[in-house]
Amino acid sequence: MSLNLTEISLTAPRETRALFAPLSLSVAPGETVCVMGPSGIGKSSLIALIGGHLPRGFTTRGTVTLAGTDLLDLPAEQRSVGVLFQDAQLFPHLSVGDNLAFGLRADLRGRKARREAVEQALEQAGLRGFAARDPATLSGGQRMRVALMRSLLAAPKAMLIDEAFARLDADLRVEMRAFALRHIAARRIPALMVSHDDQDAQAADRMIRLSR
Ligand SMILES: Nc1ncnc2c1ncn2[C@@H]1O[C@H](COP(=O)(O)OP(=O)(O)OP(=O)(O)O)[C@@H](O)[C@H]1O
Repeated sequence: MSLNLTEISLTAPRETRALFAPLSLSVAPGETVCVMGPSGIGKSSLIALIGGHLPRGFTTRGTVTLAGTDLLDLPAEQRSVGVLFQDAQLFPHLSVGDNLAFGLRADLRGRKARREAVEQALEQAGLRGFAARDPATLSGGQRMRVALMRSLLAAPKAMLIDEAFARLDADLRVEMRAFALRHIAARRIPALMVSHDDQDAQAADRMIRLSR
């Protein structure tokens, strides 16, 4: 299940020139490719295009396929793409367990199976016993681990990470990046990770740089 970008070109609203030179890229199952490039080149816009949340007014060329399906024609919720942003956004009115349950893939039926999947995710996040906790009582790293596990519980076919680790302090950053890359590789899904950080690029399997 590869993620394939073919001749992708993006033009911002009211602009005439494309943000970056046409991009073709194939990301293999379990592979994480770090996407770098100067500020404003269009890294977040590329992630938004693939995730299905590109703002109105952008012009797009090229194709994106995931496991053979053409993504750009599908609404975001049908793309099976998980996204991790900088602000690990958990629903503040739901407990940690309910946040995770919200992510569960729709075809997992039965209360017991769903509860077990949530328990397993908590265990994998190193947060056993945290199900009833209010997200506001978690540390930043704990929140991010829950957010990543919530994305993964939906059984995404690809993962997109947009500067998710940028604001973390150095130790936590190393830990969170390793945690995310390990889970992506274990699930054999392709991932794109936008970053300005050379260490992120080194930790990834490969790096590409967007340019004009
Ligand atoms: N909603 C929007 N409406 C109009 N222009 C936008 C919008 N979002 C982004 N842009 C423009 O698109 C261009 C690319 O922005 P984008 O955020 O993708 O760059 P980036 O490479 O991720 O930058 P950075 O590294 O600073 O986060 C910028 O010129 C930006 O002003």
